This record gives sequence, structure tokens and C-alpha cells, in this order.
Amino acid sequence: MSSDTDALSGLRQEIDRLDREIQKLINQRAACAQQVAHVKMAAQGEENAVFYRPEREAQVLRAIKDRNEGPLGAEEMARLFREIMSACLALEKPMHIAFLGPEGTFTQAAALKHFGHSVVSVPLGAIDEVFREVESGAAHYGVVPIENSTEGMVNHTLDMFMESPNKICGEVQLRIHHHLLVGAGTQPDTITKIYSHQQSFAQCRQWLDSHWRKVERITVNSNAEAARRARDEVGAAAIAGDMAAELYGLSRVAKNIEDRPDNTTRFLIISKQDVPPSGQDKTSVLVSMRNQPGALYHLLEPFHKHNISLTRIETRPSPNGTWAYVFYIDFEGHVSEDRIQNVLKDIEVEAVELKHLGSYPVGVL
Ligand SMILES: O=C(O)C(=O)C[C@]1(C(=O)O)C=C[C@@H](O)C=C1
Repeated sequence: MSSDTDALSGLRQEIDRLDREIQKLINQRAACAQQVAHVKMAAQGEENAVFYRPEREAQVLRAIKDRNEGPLGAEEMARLFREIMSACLALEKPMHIAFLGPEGTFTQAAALKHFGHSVVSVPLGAIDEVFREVESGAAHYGVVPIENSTEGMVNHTLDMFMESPNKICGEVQLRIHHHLLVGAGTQPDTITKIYSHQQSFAQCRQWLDSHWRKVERITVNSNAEAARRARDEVGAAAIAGDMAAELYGLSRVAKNIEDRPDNTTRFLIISKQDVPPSGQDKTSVLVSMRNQPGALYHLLEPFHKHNISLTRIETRPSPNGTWAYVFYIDFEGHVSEDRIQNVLKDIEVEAVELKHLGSYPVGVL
């Protein structure tokens, strides 16, 4: 027993020593970031200085994952450094991040995953409000959902890009886990209605049909709103994620009820900033094509010719032509590369309009 205690106190002394070391190093890193801020302000002026650098953050996080030897996993290590870098950026300048709210939505979880927790997150009621907040400069960046692996594209976000001058400066993927949640006053056998967002109902449809077929499903604007109602109404349950469950103090009647275990949503980071290449990048464009035979072929042919991989293509009806279509395309590469310039030139010959939405680092976390 006493040798156990000796071993334990020896290890704890070592942990204390390491903690002091780590703390000193983190503060040295933070002091470096403060100096970086001064260099940026001297070069670009206080008003125009760009403090958040998505390409540099992606490079830092990728390097951390690549060189990690364990025993902590690479993802876990990157997550810790994500928070350190977030705190360093906040010392340079606190960033205001608008997201599709309210508090507790998956979009907020995505924003915190991407930027870390040292940001001011600003919940807004609708996707177009997020776009406007970024456009006006009231928020530095915005986070909006773009596609879900079960439910497909978020058309509202796609359509916003047709009009908006905002650029895409990053992407983040979030595994979506849904739970059936109740407040303190509700027992599982007294549930008479379930609140959720329409997308979440769709992602849990089979599970609901087999377990709660007879219970009324009521669609609300967000999972967080569903969670708030479940907290306030006896007999009501909500389908929502962990953040909403914590925020509203709900307990889980059933966990991970999504029909597909790989249920993932991709979110975009929007801003007014062009991002330099990080070494592993994606480009998004909107292309409006003439409505004539072979239009899709002419659009895709340049990608084949220049050997560029498409990661997504989606069609939307054009707002200014009854039968014209707009294609939203994601592909590998950065607009500063010659091969990407060449593909864009070829597309421009065929297209009525080509809009470059942004080139940005492939999501790291
Ligand atoms: O390298 C920079 O430009 C920094 O501002 C430093 C730093 C970092 O902490 O590593 C912080 C914020 C930026 O988004 C990128 C990196």
C-alpha cells in the first residue's frame, strides 16, 4: 500500500512538473501570437489587418496530426491544439462568429469545432441573416450548413451564394448524433408528442416509425427550440444533440437514434476574405449554363481534360430563367494553381456565368 502511494506521488510530482513546463510554453506561444498581431497591424493597418488565417491554421493542425506519436490519438491532439490556437487568436483579436441559431444547434457545435471555444458566437434566426451579418461586417465570419449525408443539400444556403458577395473560406464536418430527450417532469411512458427540426425527423424516421409510431411529431425551427419546449412542457420530448441536451438540462431516453450511423453534416465558413493556398485545398464555383443539349457534358469535360477531381455537383433552378440551371460544383485544388485557372478558363467559354465562391483548406478536424 505504502509503495503504491509512493509510486502515485512520484508520478503526480512528474505531472506537476510537466504541467508547469506546458503552461510556460503555451504562454510563450501566446506571446508570439501577440507579436504576430503587431506585425500584421504594422503591415496592413489596424483596421484592415487579417488576424484569422485559415490556411495557416490548417497547416498547423495537419502538422500536429502528422507528427503525433501517441499515446494520445492524432484527432485528440489536434483538438487540444485547436483550443490553444483559438485562445492565441483571441489575444490577437476576439472573433465574432455568426451561426444559424439558437444556442445549442449543431451549427453552433460546428462553429466551435472549427474555431475553438475562444470566440464570441452570435446566434441568428435564419441562414440569410448569417449571410447579411457577415456582408455588413457585423460578424467576422459565419457558419452555415451546406449538406447532410442522409438528407442531401441545404438548398437555402446554395441559393444564398447566387446573390451574396460573401466567399467560402473554410469547411467543417460534424458527425450528427440525435437523442430522444425529456425534461425533469416527463417519464418516457408519458410522452405524447415529440418536437424536432424537419431534417432531424427525416434522419431518424425509421427509428421513430419502429419505436414511437403513434406519438405526434411536431416540426419546429431548430433542435434547440425543440429542446427548450421539452424542458418547459410535461409530456413532451425532443430530438436533438448533445449541446442542446446540456444547455436545457434534458436527460436521454434513447441515444444515437439516427438511422444511419455515418450521419454527417458539412458546414461552410463564410467571410469576405480570399484565402491563400494551404497545400490541400478545395474550390467551389457556381456555373450557369445555356439550356442546350450537351450542356452538362461541356461543363464536366474540362475537369476530365485537366485531371481534376470533383467532390460535389448539384443543380439548382436559376432565379432568372424558367428552364435555365445553375450548377454548384466543388473540386480539389486552389484557384491560384495553373491547372485550376485553365479549367476555369475552359468553363468560362461554355458558361453564361461563372462565379468563384472561394478556395479554402480541406477540413482538418
Ligand atoms: O500565424 C498567424 O498568422 C497567427 O496569427 C498565429 C496563429 C496561431 O496561433 O498559430 C493564430 C491565428 C491565426 O488564425 C493563425 C495562426
